[in-house]
Amino acid sequence: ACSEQSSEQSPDPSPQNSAADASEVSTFAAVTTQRIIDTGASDEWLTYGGSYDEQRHSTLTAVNRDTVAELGVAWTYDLQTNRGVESTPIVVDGVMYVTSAWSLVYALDAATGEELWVYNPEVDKAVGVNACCDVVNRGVAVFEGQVFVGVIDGRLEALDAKTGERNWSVVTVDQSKPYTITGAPRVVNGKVLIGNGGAELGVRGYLSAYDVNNGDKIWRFYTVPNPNKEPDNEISDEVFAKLGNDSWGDDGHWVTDGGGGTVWDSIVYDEVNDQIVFGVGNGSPWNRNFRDPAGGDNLFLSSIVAVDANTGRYRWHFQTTPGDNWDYTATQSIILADLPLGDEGAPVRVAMQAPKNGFFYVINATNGEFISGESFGPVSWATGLDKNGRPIEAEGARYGTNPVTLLPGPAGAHNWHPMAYNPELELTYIPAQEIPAVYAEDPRFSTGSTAWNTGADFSAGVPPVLSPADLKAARAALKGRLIAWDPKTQSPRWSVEHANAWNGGVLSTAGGLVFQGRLDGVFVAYDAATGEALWSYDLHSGANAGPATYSIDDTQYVSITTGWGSLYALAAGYAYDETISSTVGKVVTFKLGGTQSIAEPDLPEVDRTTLAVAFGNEQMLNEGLVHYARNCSVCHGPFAESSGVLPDLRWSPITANAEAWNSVVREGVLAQNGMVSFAEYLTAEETEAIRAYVISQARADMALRAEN
Ligand SMILES: O=C(O)c1cc(C(=O)O)c2c(n1)C(=O)C(=O)c1cc(C(=O)O)[nH]c1-2
Ligand SMILES: [Ca+2]
Repeated sequence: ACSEQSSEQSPDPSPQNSAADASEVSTFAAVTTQRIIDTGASDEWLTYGGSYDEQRHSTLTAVNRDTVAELGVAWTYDLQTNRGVESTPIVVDGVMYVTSAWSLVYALDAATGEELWVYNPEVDKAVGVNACCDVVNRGVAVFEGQVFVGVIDGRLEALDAKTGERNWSVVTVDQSKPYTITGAPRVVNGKVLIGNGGAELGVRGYLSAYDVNNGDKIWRFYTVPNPNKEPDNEISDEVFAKLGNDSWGDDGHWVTDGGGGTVWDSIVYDEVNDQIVFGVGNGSPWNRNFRDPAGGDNLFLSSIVAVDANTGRYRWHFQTTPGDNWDYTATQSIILADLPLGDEGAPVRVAMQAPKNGFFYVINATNGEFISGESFGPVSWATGLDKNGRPIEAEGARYGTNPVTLLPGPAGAHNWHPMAYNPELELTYIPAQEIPAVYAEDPRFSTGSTAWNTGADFSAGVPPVLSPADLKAARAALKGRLIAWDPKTQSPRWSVEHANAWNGGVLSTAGGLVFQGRLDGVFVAYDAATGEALWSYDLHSGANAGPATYSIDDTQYVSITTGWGSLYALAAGYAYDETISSTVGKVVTFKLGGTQSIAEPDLPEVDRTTLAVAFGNEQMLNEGLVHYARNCSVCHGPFAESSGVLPDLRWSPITANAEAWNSVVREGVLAQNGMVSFAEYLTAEETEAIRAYVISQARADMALRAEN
């Protein structure tokens, strides 16, 4: 689906590349490793984190503390999807490359928003059921005339940057397993780096490097041992033989379910040490008792790992959560910086991360040594870190069948929303949050017993019918904060409290500003030194993505992609007071004096009534709750409360009709929407019990509203 563009309409090819030879792959969007290093985050935004260090700190100053009040909309562009959007715009030679849900790629004129081409990888939407946290995509990489995208079904594809035509496509995963790709590829010296996701369902994680020219695999680093502890004939073999295999027992569900350790977000190139530093995800299943009864540390789950950029050979690792039990991924943003921590303030090159587990880590990037760590928010699973940075686990945190409420929960004290670092102020900006969760061992766990395969019981502590007080308490516990964190002293300099959790990624600029979108869709610019809010604008949609900034013809632009979706909108529908209908994703770009506006989304009112009569005795409702929690809640929301990304089952006419319900749930008639058959996991009786539970939730909600 490429729009036709004559070469005259192509904006600003860089001066050394005339439009005449733009047909040559290597001269249009001629990004190289050296160009990314030299450019940093300045007039362009060449790589996911702005620069290879991924500081998301732009040197542009036209938009600054004094001028930011003049910021207005320059242009908006409608994406072709209405699910979550998490893409950081990449801007090269005046062209912006963004992605939307279902891994669509768009090339736009970065000054005007004019569409140059759109690429749709034509994903079979049934794969949507494998996506733990919505069919999102965080963006592309651009290198030597090509645009690289990781597709939700596990493909890695190279597109011609000028035309959007596909040059090559490789399948990077075993598509018979529930792998997905949501993360942005990075490119270093002719190699595209890409990982994958799927650790909630059961896969074995790895990071791979592919040749930009033809998609040939160059190296692969597994993050979890081979199930038989045999060589994979990959570069990770040597480190598993030395230290990885010993950290796992010989039995347990990791052997059949892959063990997890997915590399689904952060991949950073450290040009000083010529190494790739990447973040590794949670264990699969989550619950270590099931995953590995031997009870070891399970390398490299929840670790930051550094490998040689050329060969993928292991250099060092730092494990944030040994023996992960809670979905405490260490895939969150990794930022490289020089901090004055050496003798007499000599600079030390460090890697910084605020992973899900709630501690902020400063690690020596040269050798992986722990420098310091401190909690950046309330943490109840551990009482602190020892001198090596190993967490001191709180008693009872390794939950049994008795439910225990912990902070952070699986959504993390910080999730994928990119953090930023201002090297002048030496401050890190963390999109932090508090989303407590009840953990309990799942008494019915067995491999393949559920699409999600965590070994944790999501129905634990949930009442079969939710009372208004329960709901109020659940909502009140949700908090968000933007924290300006001093990594030298491991303490906050300032922080701003948000009304809800799951706020957006951060952009820092030399104009003394920090930009962040909030869950309620308001995009705010803060004074980087004090946290004072200086400007805000309602984007009328989800504002989760990392913003970018760039300059064309002396005009500075600030751009953010918006859309309704991602993990929180799916798995925490109860966090929203009102049901919001899904909105079409957008790119919204601002400049000083911009006079455009964002069209009010014309959202249809959701009719919150059900005609279905409640049925089922207490036992049936309980059964319904258990199966709902195991199979449905991660996409349709706990307590059957939807935020509107997917249909709210309580008000769906399908729910009111037993036959229609069964045909969707067990026969898969809506597989093309991502709602595949669950016949493998649910009997007809269990399916009907879930329906009884959903209708009872609908009736309870109607009764509550009738009272008020
Ligand atoms: O373990 C994994 O493989 C995996 C993958 C992903 C993903 O690829 O989006 C997420 C998570 N885990 C996860 O734990 C999580 O909280 C999460 C949030 C999001 C999102 O895009 O909103 N993705 C993911
Ligand atoms: Ca996960």
